[in-house]
Amino acid sequence: MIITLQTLMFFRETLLKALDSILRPYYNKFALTFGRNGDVSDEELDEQVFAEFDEEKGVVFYPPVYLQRYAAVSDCLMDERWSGKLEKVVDLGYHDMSFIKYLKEVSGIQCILGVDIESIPLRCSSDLIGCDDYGPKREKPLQVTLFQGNAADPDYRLIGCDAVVAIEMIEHMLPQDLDRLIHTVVESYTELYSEKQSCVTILITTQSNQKSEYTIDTESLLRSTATRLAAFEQHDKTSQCNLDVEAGKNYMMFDYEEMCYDVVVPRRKIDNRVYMIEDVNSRLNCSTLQINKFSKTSQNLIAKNKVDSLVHTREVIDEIRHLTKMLNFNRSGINQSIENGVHIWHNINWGDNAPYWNQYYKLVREYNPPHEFDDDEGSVELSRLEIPMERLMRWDGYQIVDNMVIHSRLVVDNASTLGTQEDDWPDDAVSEVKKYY
Ligand SMILES: C[S@@+](CC[C@H](N)C(=O)[O-])C[C@H]1O[C@@H](n2cnc3c(N)ncnc32)[C@H](O)[C@@H]1O
Ligand SMILES: [Mg+2]
Repeated sequence: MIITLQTLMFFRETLLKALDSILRPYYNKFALTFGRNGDVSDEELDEQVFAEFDEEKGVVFYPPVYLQRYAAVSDCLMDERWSGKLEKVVDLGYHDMSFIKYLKEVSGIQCILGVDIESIPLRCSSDLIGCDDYGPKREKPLQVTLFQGNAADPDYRLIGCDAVVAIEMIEHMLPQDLDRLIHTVVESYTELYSEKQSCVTILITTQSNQKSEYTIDTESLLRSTATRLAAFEQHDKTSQCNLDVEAGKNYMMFDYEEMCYDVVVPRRKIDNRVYMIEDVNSRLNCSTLQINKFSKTSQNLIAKNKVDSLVHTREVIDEIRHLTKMLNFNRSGINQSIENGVHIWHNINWGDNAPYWNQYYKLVREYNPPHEFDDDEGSVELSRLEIPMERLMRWDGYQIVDNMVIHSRLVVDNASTLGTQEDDWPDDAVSEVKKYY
């Protein structure tokens, strides 16, 4: 039984790796295809990005929609103008770390900070972290820190990051949280007004759910475009920023890079392609699954008929639009501002007039994936994975004797002391023997 469990545990890691290796080429191909030049022809794209109708499954997307979304976001982060310069990156609503897995591969990143309000995904992600031990080593050290908290609360540990990513999170937030989120991200985390803003990127994706019936209307989907808060002029902090709000766009990309238009414009079709698919997908599922997509708070409100899911999404998007406008027109003293008598920085722990930033998030996990200078026993080439048998056996409570893999219940029960006792097993501790080859 224990052998089966442990074998399963081991193979679960292997399985995750295998899955990753299946998906990664997709992802890499996608990221490369959507390269920086934007010169990919429509035909080429059509070959690689398409949807099929399956009698049983309905519309099936290739590559999977979430990978397309990740690729679009990663590609922005890998833009050559700030490639290698983004060192501290935040992933808001990181869920099960599925995007962080890819984020780790973006060159130059030294610090990844994840924030999620839910605790269940945090537990899953803690499991995922272990996979790194057997992966290729990084050239440079990386620190991954996972927090639990409401991304709307401004925690000082996230101040001064170079990029903020929030994939499919904002539609799960209530408008009042979203209000604070935008302030937190723009005013605090990305230090918009600091010298560093030249490479600050904020990437927010969401879906629009504007229509409830299923029709593929490419034209109108292409017309539906993102709300994008455009560039601040980097050195002239008093000048009016360019605000480019395009009504109806479901993909929001906030990009503070000076003269960022050309980042976004050539990508528009690609972005729309990505989000068009998401849009169709979500419309398909709208009636049945929509409610499940919202956070618990929203779900409760929806259950009590206080919030309609579609109206809620629209409100969220309107709110973002309004806030981005406000941020630009009222850039001074915004932190202390009181709108309609409500204190913006009201916080459950601090009450009204809460400090602008503080330690709001609970630290869940800190983690450093192995890198080249680690004094570690395993060695890895990109195309090959090497785990010393001796190490593997020690970790899993197995031992090799004369080409036999031996497992002992006693050793498993004392797993924490294996490192020192493995050579001193009494003979009768060897309760089970397995020959694998
Ligand atoms: C649909 S998942 C997105 C997962 C991930 N970003 C991705 O695209 O793969 C939304 C996540 O946002 C989180 N979330 C919702 N509201 C949040 C908030 N106010 N602060 C932080 N995380 C939040 C949820 O717990 C959930 O894990
Ligand atoms: Mg969603």
